[in-house]
Amino acid sequence: MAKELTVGIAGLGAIGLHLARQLDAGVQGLRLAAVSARDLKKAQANIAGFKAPPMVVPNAELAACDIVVEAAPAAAFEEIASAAIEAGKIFVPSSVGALLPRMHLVERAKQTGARIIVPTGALLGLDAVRAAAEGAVESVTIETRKPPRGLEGAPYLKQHNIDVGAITTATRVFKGNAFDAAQGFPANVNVAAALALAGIGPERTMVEIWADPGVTRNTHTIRVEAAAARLTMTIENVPSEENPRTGKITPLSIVACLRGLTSTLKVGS
Ligand SMILES: NC(=O)C1=CN([C@@H]2O[C@H](COP(=O)(O)OP(=O)(O)OC[C@H]3O[C@@H](n4cnc5c(N)ncnc54)[C@H](O)[C@@H]3O)[C@@H](O)[C@H]2O)C=CC1
Ligand SMILES: O=C([O-])CC(=O)C(=O)O
Repeated sequence: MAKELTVGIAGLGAIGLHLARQLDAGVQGLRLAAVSARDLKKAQANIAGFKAPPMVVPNAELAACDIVVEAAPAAAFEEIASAAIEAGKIFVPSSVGALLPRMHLVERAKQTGARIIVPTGALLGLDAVRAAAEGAVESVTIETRKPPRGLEGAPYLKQHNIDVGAITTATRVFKGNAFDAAQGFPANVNVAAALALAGIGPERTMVEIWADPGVTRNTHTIRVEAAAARLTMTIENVPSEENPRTGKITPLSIVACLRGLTSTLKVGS
């Protein structure tokens, strides 16, 4: 029988707390061993009712676990990622946009034996994108539409004096590549970063971001034109109560990703 893997989660917000609860409820082959948080007291309260409460530790100490899931704000990414990668562990990022300007971490992982496994997260179809990218790909685009409040606080909006609160009709607030999208919207378009890593990279992956009062869901449409196939796929994510920027499917996608690390039967590439 495969060995049980221990899991550490950094951040207990919309993603981390849901993931922690699911792991505590039981996922075969995985055991939630540790969590970290900004507010340690709140974290203790959050896990108090767990069947098997994990340890609450500083970010760097999560690296004692076999798998470290980062579910914290992008600003904490480097600290969490570096510790896990230096320790040669499996690192599962949520703040994928923060990985794009830190590809040296991937090089470092090659030396330490760590693995970086990017979950599909709030997106869909990365299996097909990866397959297409084994052959020739002409273009990859993503169009993201969110209710305006799902974009609030993005540095790009501040820099360009865009007040999404005042938007009353669907408005394109960004057009550019995935690298720039991730810098300008670090808490809003991690999906674009994941798509870029699955396909043709952050410079060639093109992104449009719309503030759309007409949608209630975070809606992502990806289009791929490749030698082997043409793909058009849309996902409409229900925003989570805790953080409207984050689709409810995200922690579920991470559970599915973690299950794939230990399960005998794994579906999808
Ligand atoms: N890959 C994907 O498809 C998606 C990625 N995300 C990204 O995942 C990350 C987490 O998202 P949410 O759970 O919605 O955020 P959230 O804001 O609901 O939760 C983040 C948690 O981290 C805690 N935290 C703050 N500073 C910390 C620190 N220094 N160390 C440890 N914990 C700290 C906060 O107190 C909070 O509980 C964000 O960067 C978000 O942009 C969100 C949705 C989809
Ligand atoms: O990509 C992100 O950061 C979050 C997102 O759009 C979603 O959850 O639908």
